[in-house]
Amino acid sequence: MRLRSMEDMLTAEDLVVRRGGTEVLRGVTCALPTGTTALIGHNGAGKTTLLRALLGLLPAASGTVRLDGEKVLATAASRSAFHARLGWMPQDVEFPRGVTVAEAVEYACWLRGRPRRTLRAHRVAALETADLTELARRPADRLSGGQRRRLGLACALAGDPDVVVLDEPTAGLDPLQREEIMGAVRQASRERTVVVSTHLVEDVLTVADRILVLADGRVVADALLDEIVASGASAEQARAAVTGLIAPRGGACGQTDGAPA
Ligand SMILES: Nc1ncnc2c1ncn2[C@@H]1O[C@H](COP(=O)(O)OP(=O)(O)OP(=O)(O)O)[C@@H](O)[C@H]1O
Repeated sequence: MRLRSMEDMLTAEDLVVRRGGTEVLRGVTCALPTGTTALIGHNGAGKTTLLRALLGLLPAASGTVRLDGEKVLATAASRSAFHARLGWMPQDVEFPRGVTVAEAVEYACWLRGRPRRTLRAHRVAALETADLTELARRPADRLSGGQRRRLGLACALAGDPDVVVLDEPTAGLDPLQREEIMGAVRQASRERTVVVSTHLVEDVLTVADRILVLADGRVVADALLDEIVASGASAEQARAAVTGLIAPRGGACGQTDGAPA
């Protein structure tokens, strides 16, 4: 395991993003250190927008994104160097027809600029973390929904990126598959910055070191899980404490166990 300093972190300062003429991120400032940050909030709060803006996939009207204190989206060179340190799993994970699991992972790794001679070793490590070794030769378009998400995770982790961003990695999965994905996320986050957006309070309680809560495009809470859930709290009290952070909008907030939070 690499030893990394707590100063390694992704930060956003006063990030403003407009979509369809509306300001959907309204000056988001946050710091995402080594470990796992769970990004939660009601439907439409701006979670996906924040993740995509952090990665430079959506343009910000204003604000700055830094990794280890360096601006990462300012120039094509800094953006490309940032993307080599970044693993990303979007909400909808799709793979081209005919591409095998092993090929998809090696390709993700190659896109990250890893030397060709290292691709095999990176692939083996990522498939093992995502528990996909047995399926390495299977075409990705013949995977189940849960297996496809595990492959999305393997691609995000391939090549050992410093920052891993996962947009609802457990959406639509049954409890066993969720536990498998979250186990892999937990394992991966010991040595890097992981940001996971989720609707599931159970996911938050399983993997989060920190919780970042968005509501209507603003950060409304940013704290360590230990500061939110008292030590010795029962599972029910822990769920209630996390659920209480999410403003009840859209009728789908704060549920548990497979239902949207
Ligand atoms: N392409 C788009 N054009 C215009 N507005 C958009 C677009 N995509 C998203 N929005 C709006 O931006 C806001 C934030 O959306 P976003 O997808 O970031 O929310 P979210 O918190 O990820 O939601 P969910 O939990 O439902 O996935 C919402 O009000 C949404 O309607």
